[in-house]
Amino acid sequence: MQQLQMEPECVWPAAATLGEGPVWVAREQALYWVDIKRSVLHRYCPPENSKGCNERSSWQLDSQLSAIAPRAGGGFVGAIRDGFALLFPDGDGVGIEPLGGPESDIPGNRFNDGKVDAAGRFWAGSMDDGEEEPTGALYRLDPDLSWQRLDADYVITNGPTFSPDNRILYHTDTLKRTVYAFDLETDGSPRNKQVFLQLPEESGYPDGMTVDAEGCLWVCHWGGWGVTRFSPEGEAIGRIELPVANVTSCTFAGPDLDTLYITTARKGLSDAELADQPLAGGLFRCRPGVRGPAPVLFGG
Ligand SMILES: O=C1O[C@H](CO)[C@H](O)[C@H]1O
Repeated sequence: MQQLQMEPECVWPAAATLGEGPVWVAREQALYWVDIKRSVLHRYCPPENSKGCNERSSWQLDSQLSAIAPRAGGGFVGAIRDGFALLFPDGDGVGIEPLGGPESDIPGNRFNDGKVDAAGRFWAGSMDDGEEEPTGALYRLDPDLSWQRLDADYVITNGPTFSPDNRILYHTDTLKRTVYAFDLETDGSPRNKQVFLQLPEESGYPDGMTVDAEGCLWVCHWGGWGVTRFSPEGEAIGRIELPVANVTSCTFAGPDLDTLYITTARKGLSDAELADQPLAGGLFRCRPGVRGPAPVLFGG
């Protein structure tokens, strides 16, 4: 398997408890990401930013936020603890308008990762926050702000992500170490759920993921110290090693979409492990020699 990068650069040693949800917002030339457990929204403007914005900004939120996506017309949609929400600038802060709490009837649950597909629909999964019970589900929020529950029986949902032609939906149950692939119908119906990857115990747990413009899947490994690139046929063909164990999510970003940004976490590490991993919870980036597909706005 090809080693893709000597070592990614840590561009923000943020010491996030649970760094997640990186998303490139082209209209701002900025990368947003979250610290789920601290309810913080981060914004990173890379040095090559053409907009001259501040390099790093953070907002402490009133709600637990696990994923966001820029919305056509401005603002964001997001996954907060028990459902979907609209987010919008509110003075110097962030306003949050809940849209519906499909998980509010499952007290131990929270939402986790989420992404927009090429049709402008926002998909997000819920999970048992105690990481034991299969009470998690996969939801889709449509541009008319209606949502549907489309798959269930997950312990820890992760991803989702989509093939560049939007015909395959990939979605993960981290605790089962399983990445599923669905045929995605043009109406947004996932069909024909198959096991795409079943990862071995020694590779840690599959966490967040993204695809590149060649249709390869980039899977972050919780407890696995890196990111693995898989071919559309499911063959491991590349690897990026990181100096931290808990690698949570990634996305292609930057003016040319050729930079892979990677989030990580301090959660679950002992004091001794944290001492050995001073950059745990940091935001990393590298250029693995391939681009990501053009990001799509919610409702776009
Ligand atoms: O949000 C998350 O929580 C678990 C880790 O505790 C999961 O792997 C990660 O995506």
